[in-house]
Amino acid sequence: MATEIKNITKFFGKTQALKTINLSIKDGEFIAILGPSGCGKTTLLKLLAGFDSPTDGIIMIDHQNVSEKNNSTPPEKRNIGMVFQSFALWPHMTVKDHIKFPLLHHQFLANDLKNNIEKRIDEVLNIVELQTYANRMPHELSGGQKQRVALARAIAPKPALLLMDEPLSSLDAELRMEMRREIQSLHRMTGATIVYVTHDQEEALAMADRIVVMNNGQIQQVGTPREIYRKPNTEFVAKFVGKANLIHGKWLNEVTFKPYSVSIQSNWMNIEVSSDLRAKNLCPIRPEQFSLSYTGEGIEGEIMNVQFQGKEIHYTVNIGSDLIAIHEDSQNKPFYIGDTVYVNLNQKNNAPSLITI
Ligand SMILES: Nc1ncnc2c1ncn2[C@@H]1O[C@H](COP(=O)(O)OP(=O)(O)OP(=O)(O)O)[C@@H](O)[C@H]1O
Repeated sequence: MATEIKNITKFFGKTQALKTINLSIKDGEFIAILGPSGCGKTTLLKLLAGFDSPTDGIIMIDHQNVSEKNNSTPPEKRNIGMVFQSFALWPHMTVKDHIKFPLLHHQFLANDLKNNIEKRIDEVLNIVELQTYANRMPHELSGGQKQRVALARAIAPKPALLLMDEPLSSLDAELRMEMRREIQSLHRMTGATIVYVTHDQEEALAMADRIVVMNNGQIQQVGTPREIYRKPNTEFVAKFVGKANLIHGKWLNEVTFKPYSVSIQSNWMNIEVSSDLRAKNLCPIRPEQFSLSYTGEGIEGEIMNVQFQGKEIHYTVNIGSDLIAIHEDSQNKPFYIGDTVYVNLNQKNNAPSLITI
């Protein structure tokens, strides 16, 4: 169901955690709220859940006004499900009982579910692939299985909105990848509307329909993963998502950029960036959009650091005006610290048009 966040602000004493947040979430959408520690992600999720009230503004879930100043519907009276980083399982309950509990107590349970609780439990056990674990206690489960129980409990009553707060961050890297795929398939199977809080840009890029990038209590940009990655609106988004190099120079017109480096004669053409970055005379180029050579044209620079990463080699290059990151295929000819090199936009990766959506 659709969720509307309108002009939400939140103060904790003098700290303003949220500054006029506006966001419309469509039915069935997977939204990732992405941002660094302290940017206000969890505060926003808590307001959606009803654990706290906004200082100002309103929240509508499924056309119901659930939150406004000093008047908030408590979590149990909202049509939501929640999954936390810490799993938050009940130690004395079996897997099956965890799934049964919300089916007995959720206030918005549809009649067909109310009349078919056992069938729904089986269905949900199937979705999270825990059929053979139904009678286990939490201490008899692995980390990934525990998180699947938490997911199962949240989706069982088919809530209008599923809220997830860094649900994978306490799992190891391999399990995180597996659970990412499971959450994606769970989203496809259930069609649930999901709001997923994370500070991990890869997680957000991989799973979300749209990403909301936040910094310092404000939304910086809302867009599809492709839009956010390819056309960041602000310096912050360019750096935070995909670690773009922000090259200093001058925009000669809307699509032509002249880097400051004295060693380059030609301009970079057909590049589209946001008006904010253009006004700041910055051009965002991703590490993989540059290439290195020993000869030829391009910006002259010196290799300052080299990191072998298996598939790629990560170079740090000093081009005078900027210290930039460049990722080259590790099968290419290697460069070494102290080498004088030339930096070009990577024609193979079609760099300028990569910035155009
Ligand atoms: N109960 C509280 N009392 C006072 N300040 C708070 C409270 N909760 C959050 N804050 C402050 O509000 C701001 C946003 O916090 P929030 O927990 O929403 O950030 P976050 O983006 O979720 O960070 P993290 O990723 O570290 O969890 C921070 O400056 C935080 O210190």
